[in-house]
Amino acid sequence: MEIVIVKDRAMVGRHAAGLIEQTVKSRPAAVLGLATGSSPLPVYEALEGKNLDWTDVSGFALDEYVDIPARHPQSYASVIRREVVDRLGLDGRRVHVPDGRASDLDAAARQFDGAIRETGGVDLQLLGIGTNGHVGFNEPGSSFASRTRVAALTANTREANSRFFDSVHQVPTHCITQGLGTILEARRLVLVADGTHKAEAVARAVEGPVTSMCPASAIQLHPWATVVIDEAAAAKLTMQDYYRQPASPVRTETGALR
Ligand SMILES: N[C@@H]1[C@@H](O)[C@H](O)[C@@H](COP(=O)(O)O)O[C@@H]1O
Repeated sequence: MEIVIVKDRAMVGRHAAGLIEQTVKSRPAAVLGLATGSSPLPVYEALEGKNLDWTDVSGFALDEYVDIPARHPQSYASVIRREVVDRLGLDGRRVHVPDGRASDLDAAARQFDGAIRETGGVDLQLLGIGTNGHVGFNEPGSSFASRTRVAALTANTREANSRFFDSVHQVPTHCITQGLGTILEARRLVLVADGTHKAEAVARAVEGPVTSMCPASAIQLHPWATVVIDEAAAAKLTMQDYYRQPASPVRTETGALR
């Protein structure tokens, strides 16, 4: 796993946007895994400034609330349309969000999982992290083999997300989320986090034991995961000096490696 520690939230956005840029430039028909929440917003903002060709790019959102009207400003369908499709100019027909209003939610979840596979899989999955270590809406206890499914939200998550609603009572109780097994199939994972309130969750995800009680620790099992965090979110990592040294050896002018 590569850990990239940068100064602030804006730089988290710029660095992660650079990784997405590489992916889209090397594969014009790239499949991106899209995340919601506040952490990925600087990433989308930084991508807006780049002159990328989005024509053939597709996207799959991580999750959606159950029973929230698609037009509700805080439905993830609305957020993805506003922050990704409209902002960057992706083809909306290529961008998919689980259908939290489906009459058969289980079938909608299975279909979503199948649709990801049919595209050949996600090239780069952007991830945020909840303060309790959730990714997507995979709450503590989620199986690392889980697929896209209907799940309940914890009180902690509903409380954390109540800032987007008028009150905690308006936060939906259930969701459809890509499973941890689904997420781990993406070819590359990029997890972004900023702020001291994320420091504990980041430390558990990166340095803690691999355990379903911290779903984000599943990224330790992935062969190509990059964690991009600001100084504040890195504050509880014990190996900061190690992460700050170049990952590859550097050749000096005399040709020696150091
Ligand atoms: N389902 C989303 C997650 O995908 C996101 O990572 C998390 C953290 O959000 P934020 O980045 O706003 O802290 O919030 C929500 O629960």
